[in-house]
Amino acid sequence: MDQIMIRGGAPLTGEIPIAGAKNACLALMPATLLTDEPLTLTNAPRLSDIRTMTTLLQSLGAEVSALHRGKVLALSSHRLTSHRADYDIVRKMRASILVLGPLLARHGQAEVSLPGGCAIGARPVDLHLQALEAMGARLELREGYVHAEAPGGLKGAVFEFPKVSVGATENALLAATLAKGTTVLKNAAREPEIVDLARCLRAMGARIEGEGTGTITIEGVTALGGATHRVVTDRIELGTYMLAPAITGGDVTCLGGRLDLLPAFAEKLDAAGITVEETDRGLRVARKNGRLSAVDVTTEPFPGFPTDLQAQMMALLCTAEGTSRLEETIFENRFMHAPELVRMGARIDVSGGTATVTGVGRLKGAPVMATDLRASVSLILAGLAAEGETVVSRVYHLDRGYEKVEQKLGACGAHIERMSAE
Ligand SMILES: CC(=O)N[C@H]1[C@@H](OP(=O)(O)OP(=O)(O)OC[C@H]2O[C@@H](n3ccc(=O)[nH]c3=O)[C@H](O)[C@@H]2O)O[C@H](CO)[C@@H](O)[C@@H]1O
Ligand SMILES: C=C(OP(=O)(O)O)C(=O)O
Repeated sequence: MDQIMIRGGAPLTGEIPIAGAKNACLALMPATLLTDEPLTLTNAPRLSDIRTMTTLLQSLGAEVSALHRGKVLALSSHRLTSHRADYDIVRKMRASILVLGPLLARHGQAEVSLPGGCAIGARPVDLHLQALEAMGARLELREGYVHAEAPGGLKGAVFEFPKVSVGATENALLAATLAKGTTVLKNAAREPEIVDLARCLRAMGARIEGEGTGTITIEGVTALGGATHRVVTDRIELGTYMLAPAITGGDVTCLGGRLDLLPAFAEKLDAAGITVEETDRGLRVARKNGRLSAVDVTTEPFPGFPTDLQAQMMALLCTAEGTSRLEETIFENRFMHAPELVRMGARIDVSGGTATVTGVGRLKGAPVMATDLRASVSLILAGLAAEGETVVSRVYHLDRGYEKVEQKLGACGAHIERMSAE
């Protein structure tokens, strides 16, 4: 297994290009299942999760080609051969459940393995299933699979999510485009990835209003066509790289970054002593002066502080002056990075969903282990600021969501190297 070695201490200066969003692309790719015509996604990120979704769609008979070194995905589902998403693929990536809605909507049947839990908590899919049931799907759980049918097609419905869910909103939105009649999704997720999906579906001929608000209205159509769509900027990759100059004391412009993608995060950076300037090229980030200040953070659905940036923010606050409280409200077990940061000299107490971080002057390099995607990149950020050498193992987690980390950080002066296992 590959490891990443970092020699910390260098302030990062330069420019980092931000890729298309993994989490948008993973919801856009299953949209191919809704049409016979070609769907082309540009600005796709080159990540192992995208390859997993490619494999899943191909297992259903879809054609998926990665062009321009993977930055463009050409998808076509004119000849599907299966409606079964196998456990062997679904267990690798929870977003696989997003094929359920489109398969049901267009083909009237689907068998999709239940994803199961993961390192950050239980993560059920009950809300995905409830929304599809409200649209008339008949569902049965057997042998670890959701067996779903809608022989006469799905029907528009009014459904209020009891809890905000990004994935369940996406599944319901995809399905509702081809349902008969009008669907109203209340308490829908408002994340930029939902807005991006709605825009792409609209370009394919779907009739959707209200994306980006808590109520999305979808007027079902009988067929969707092809489209070419550019994947929105990855706000989590953006936030992660904004923390690189913040934690090392440098000055970096994140190319393609926009403040509206990260409103709450940018506010917290400001309170911590970091300036974020929006330019026509992206977001320029630097420290205001001297040491960082402690801030309290609570994760929330968009437009609140994203849970996917909580681990990285914790790495930053490890060296801030004073005591910060980080409250995780989205996932039940998302502090696995804390004991690893403690190995680097951080002072962190975790109690239930709250982590209390008392800033120390400087972190110290250590061998640490990545436990999940965002935890792994938080350890890289900590390593950039730490004195001495940090070796992060299990970086396959990192490769799910960050392309070319070593090159992007290395180009700004980081001493970072991948050590490939032979
Ligand atoms: C591929 C992708 O886009 N992943 C993102 C997506 O995950 P994902 O779509 O899985 O996250 P959700 O928004 O669905 O989860 C929010 C909360 O709702 C719960 N829940 C969700 C569905 C359900 O049927 N029942 C239920 O109880 C979850 O366990 C969690 O506590 O949004 C999360 C929250 O912003 C991000 O951290 C993930 O990076
Ligand atoms: C948690 C994440 O992804 P997933 O929902 O695929 O586990 C993430 O992108 O941080």
